[in-house]
This record gives sequence, structure tokens and C-alpha cells, in this order.
Amino acid sequence: MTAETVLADPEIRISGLTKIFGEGQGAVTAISNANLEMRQGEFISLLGPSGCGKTTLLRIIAGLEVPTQGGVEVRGLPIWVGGKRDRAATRPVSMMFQEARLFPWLTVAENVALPLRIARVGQAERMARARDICATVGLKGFEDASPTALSGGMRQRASLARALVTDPQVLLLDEPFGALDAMTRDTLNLELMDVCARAKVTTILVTHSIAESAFLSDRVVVLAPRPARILDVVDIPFARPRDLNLQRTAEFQDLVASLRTQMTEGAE
Ligand SMILES: Nc1ncnc2c1ncn2[C@@H]1O[C@H](COP(=O)(O)OP(=O)(O)OP(=O)(O)O)[C@@H](O)[C@H]1O
Repeated sequence: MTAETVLADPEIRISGLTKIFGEGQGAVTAISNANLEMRQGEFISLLGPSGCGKTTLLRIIAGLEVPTQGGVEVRGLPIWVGGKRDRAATRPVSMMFQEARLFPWLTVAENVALPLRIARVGQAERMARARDICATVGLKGFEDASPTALSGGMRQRASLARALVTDPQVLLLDEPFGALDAMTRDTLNLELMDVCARAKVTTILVTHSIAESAFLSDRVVVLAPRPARILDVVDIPFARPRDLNLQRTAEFQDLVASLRTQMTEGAE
């Protein structure tokens, strides 16, 4: 367990967080006493083997899953109060999933505008904002298309646009490009870094890829398998902006090797 309790005014504070699913003999501890703080605008990856509680941690921060013990604060507000979600605390938080989850009967721009429609933003304003953000993520010219006409990479762009359309302060990404081919994934990761830096959004990415976590992040949180816990929080020293050539350098490959060793040792 790594305790990181040094920031005076963290954007996100996770303290003593434990999540147990079920009861008795069938109980599964998905997260055990996790502690972590994040600065505003920081990019963190959660890296760990399948089933080590990464998605559960994101879902608790998003207000979709109630913790068993401990809590999460976003900008000083607890997400969960007495087992109930505080909507004011989750308002600045947006989540993107591995599957795009777009509605086929709506256009791309209408899908992107959905969170604004739910927030009762008027039609003209929400469509204007949706079109703007479509342009930011490389969907210019596809706003009026059906999502069924898009490639997998384009659908994930639309999904990212929908996550960003509310101007979130915290962006949660659950393996957003995990199902895409390597080249598309590289392109989208570069664009993601750029978009996150420009929006100054605090980002948590769940990934299985060690190289992806090292390339994108300011810090990598290495998680151990069950009982799920934080093994280490590793600072990534590479300057920004970063390009794909970074991945060919000896420094990058050494860092990836050392993260891999940590993960392997943690699994033993
Ligand atoms: N709703 C649930 N009910 C019971 N057990 C659950 C539930 N959600 C998750 N779990 C269990 O909690 C553990 C952590 O699951 P979680 O999905 O958070 O892991 P993960 O690290 O995101 O896995 P993956 O990388 O495969 O997506 C797993 O053992 C899983 O089976």
C-alpha cells in the first residue's frame, strides 16, 4: 500500500479506499486500502493485471459504485456521503469506456451532445458545442453521419468527444483504445495527450499496456492482483510534448522494463 498524502489542495484524494463485493465465503476484495492524491491537470495511469480492481476504482470515482470503506474527494467534495452519491461532487467528472456505446439512431453530433441534453442545455447551444468538440477530436465532416458508418477508431473519437463536451475537470478512461489496432491506437494516444493537455483536464487511464502507461502519464500507479492494492506510484520523467520516437529510446525501454519487473514481482 502506498500512501500519497502530501498535496495541500489535491484535485482528487483517494483515502483508505476498500471495496468488497459480496459477503462471507464468496466475498471478493476488489480494492484494499488504496491511498492516492492527484494534482490538477495530472495524467495518471492505473496499470495492473486483469481483475486487480482498476475498473472498480474508476467506477467509484465516477460515482457508479459505492465504496465499502474509505472515500474519494474531487476538488474537496466527497463523492460518497453515507453510501449516497453527491451529484455536486461528480459533476466535474466524465468517463469514457472501452466500447463507444453510441446510439445508432442518433447522428454523431447528437450522440456527442447527449450529456448536454441530459443537463438541459438548449438545442442550439448543445449542438454548437458538440460540433466544436467533434472538430477538436478529428471528426470534422462526420458530425451528421450515423455512428454505424464510422470505423472503430472514429467511434472512439466520438466517445471521447462525448466525454469532453461538458468541459470536465476530471476525465476517467477505461481502456479507451484497447480494442483498436496498434497504429490507430498510437495515433489516438498522441491526440489524447494533446487534447488533455489543452483542456488541462486531470486524467486517469486504465490500461494493461506498460508502454502506453509510460508514454502517456505523469505517474503510473502499479496495482497488484488480489488482494488488490497499490504496489508503487512511479514518476515518469520524460518532458512534454512527447512523440512516438520517445518509445525507441533506451531510457523509455529501461523504464518499461522496470515497470514490468515491478508488475511481475507484485504478482508473485
Ligand atoms: N459487480 C460485481 N460483483 C462482484 N464482483 C465484482 C463486480 N465487479 C467487479 N467484481 C470483481 O472485482 C474484481 C476487480 O474487478 P475489476 O473489473 O475492477 O478489475 P480490472 O482490474 O478492471 O479487470 P480488467 O483489467 O480485466 O478489466 C474482479 O475479481 C471482479 O470479478
